[in-house]
Amino acid sequence: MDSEWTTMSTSILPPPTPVDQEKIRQAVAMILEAVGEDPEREGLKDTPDRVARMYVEIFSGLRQDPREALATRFHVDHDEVVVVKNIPFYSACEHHLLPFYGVAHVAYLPSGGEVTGLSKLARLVEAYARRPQVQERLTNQIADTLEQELAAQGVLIMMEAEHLCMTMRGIQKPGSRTVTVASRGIYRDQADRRNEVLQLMR
Ligand SMILES: Nc1nc2c(ncn2[C@@H]2O[C@H](COP(=O)(O)OP(=O)(O)OP(=O)(O)O)[C@@H](O)[C@H]2O)c(=O)[nH]1
Ligand SMILES: [Zn+2]
Repeated sequence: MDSEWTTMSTSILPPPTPVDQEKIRQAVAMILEAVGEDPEREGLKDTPDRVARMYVEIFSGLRQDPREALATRFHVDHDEVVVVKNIPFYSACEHHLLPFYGVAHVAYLPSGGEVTGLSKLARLVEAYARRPQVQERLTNQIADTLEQELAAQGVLIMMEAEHLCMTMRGIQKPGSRTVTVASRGIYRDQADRRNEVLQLMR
């Protein structure tokens, strides 16, 4: 594990092995049995395989290096903030493996006019969201990678999400939204600059 690219004990680098779909199939059949279902019945017999393929998809970020999302860079005469708002994302809470989903607002202040493609900011969000996550870490990982890869003068990330583990089970508070913010550089150090960007995000 490369510690420079580790935030809160999780590596951003891809694991060396592919997803073990056979293991997932066996585990899902066992869960179905354990809750008193018949994994062989017509409606369920293909479910372990479907779930295995689904996990490959929703955890595909584990097999990506998020830095690659920002490989496209070019120069434009622009020395003000760039904000992409309302990027939808879907992630999975690492405590319950239930979805949390919402929108990300991504802002950065380019350094020396070096920018990346707008779609690449959404790709960066995807690469970190499609993993078992907590919202705080997700927000911080996006901020750190953007700051480091683009040598941005400032980065501000805001994420708003609904956590199904809080709405469909447990405390059951539908409509509750969790908002997390991560700021770097100038947006961490200068409150007035941060507030300008927060205004743009609202
Ligand atoms: N900080 C943070 N907490 C989260 C996130 N997703 C889920 N959680 C919380 O993780 C906690 C896990 O608490 P535990 O007491 O270990 O698990 P639990 O008994 O299922 O908890 P309840 O959800 O309260 O029933 C819960 O409070 C969840 O709301 C997240 O992204 N960030
Ligand atoms: Zn949860």
